[in-house]
Amino acid sequence: MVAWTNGSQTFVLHNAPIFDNDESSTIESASVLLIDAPLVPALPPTFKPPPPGPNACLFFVADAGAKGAGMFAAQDIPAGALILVDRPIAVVPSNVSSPWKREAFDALIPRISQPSRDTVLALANCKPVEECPVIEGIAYTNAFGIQLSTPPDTAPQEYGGIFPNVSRANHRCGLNTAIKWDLASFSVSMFSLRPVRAGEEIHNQYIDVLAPRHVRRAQLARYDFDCMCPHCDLPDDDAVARSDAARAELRDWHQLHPRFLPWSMDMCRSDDAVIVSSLRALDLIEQEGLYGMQVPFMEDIALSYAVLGDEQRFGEWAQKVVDLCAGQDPERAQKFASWIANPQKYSRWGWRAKQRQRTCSD
Ligand SMILES: C[S@@+](CC[C@H](N)C(=O)[O-])C[C@H]1O[C@@H](n2cnc3c(N)ncnc32)[C@H](O)[C@@H]1O
Repeated sequence: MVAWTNGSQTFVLHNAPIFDNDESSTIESASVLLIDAPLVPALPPTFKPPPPGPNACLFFVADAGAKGAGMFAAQDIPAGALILVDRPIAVVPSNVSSPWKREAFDALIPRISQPSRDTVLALANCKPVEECPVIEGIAYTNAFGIQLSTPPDTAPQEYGGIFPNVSRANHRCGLNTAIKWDLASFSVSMFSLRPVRAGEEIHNQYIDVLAPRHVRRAQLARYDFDCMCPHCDLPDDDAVARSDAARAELRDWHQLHPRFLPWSMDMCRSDDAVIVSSLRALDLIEQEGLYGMQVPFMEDIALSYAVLGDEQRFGEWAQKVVDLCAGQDPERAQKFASWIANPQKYSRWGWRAKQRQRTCSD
């Protein structure tokens, strides 16, 4: 077996069989993994079939102007919907710059079967060919972080997956989708975070979008573009300062604002303290397009109404949590749906309201 060493790591190529439907399916392809050798036996012997995708194809890939190709909504997509399920054609180590990398990438490409190989070679490459070999440039441009299980005593290493579809999504600093990686089925699922109109571009995030604009732009330089998304292309310095401050406030939210659990038991705080602060967070989220952050705040508002015993408002906010989480976080969605059906099942239903009544009648 060919292997390449990097300090204590020994990278090998491994073809991981993946099945399109169930494990008895005869339709088998392989994902080619360039990984540290101890990770190979730690992989599941076979991956579970991926979750079923949507009934109709909800996206198409088309010209996105200066951004190259991009991914677009094929029809109106409601918030919380599963847009696509995608499996990596190849997995490569991130941030490894050893001289053997070129040889390893050269060996990786022929192991990818057709037509996946053509798909990979057609992906964008932000690196000039004089600077690095094409396949390395393609991996550098398109691979994004996935987690593999690392056995104890194995050097920590980040890996990126090269995906046939998700790799076509361009970056935006306020995005309309979230991506969830599942090692057991070796797949990512992409969900809408808000309603997406037919023809609207579908985005991914390449970097930490809570960072200030100058930091985001510096981080995106590795992809060789200046981000001109509506959250970066702002009219003046005041607008930039406002946006940076909103993102910083959201990042440090729990150091700055009341949290649900302590508030729920602290009768010295006003009854609407968490509701008011969470509504402010949702305004900032809307302003910055950071919809991936909205569920915990909606949940806090719903639970605040629950401890206040306000069934109507609890139901309205809990329903938003259910709608957004149905695909991405079904357990959470089920929990809130069961409380909507029977609010008294929530163990602290009306607790604050009862405390207030008791204080008044004492
Ligand atoms: C993962 S690929 C995305 C798909 C790519 N546009 C294509 O044609 O296949 C990343 C590359 O897309 C381009 N890109 C992504 N987001 C962009 C943005 N917001 N503005 C300009 N270019 C962008 C950059 O060239 C970047 O290196």
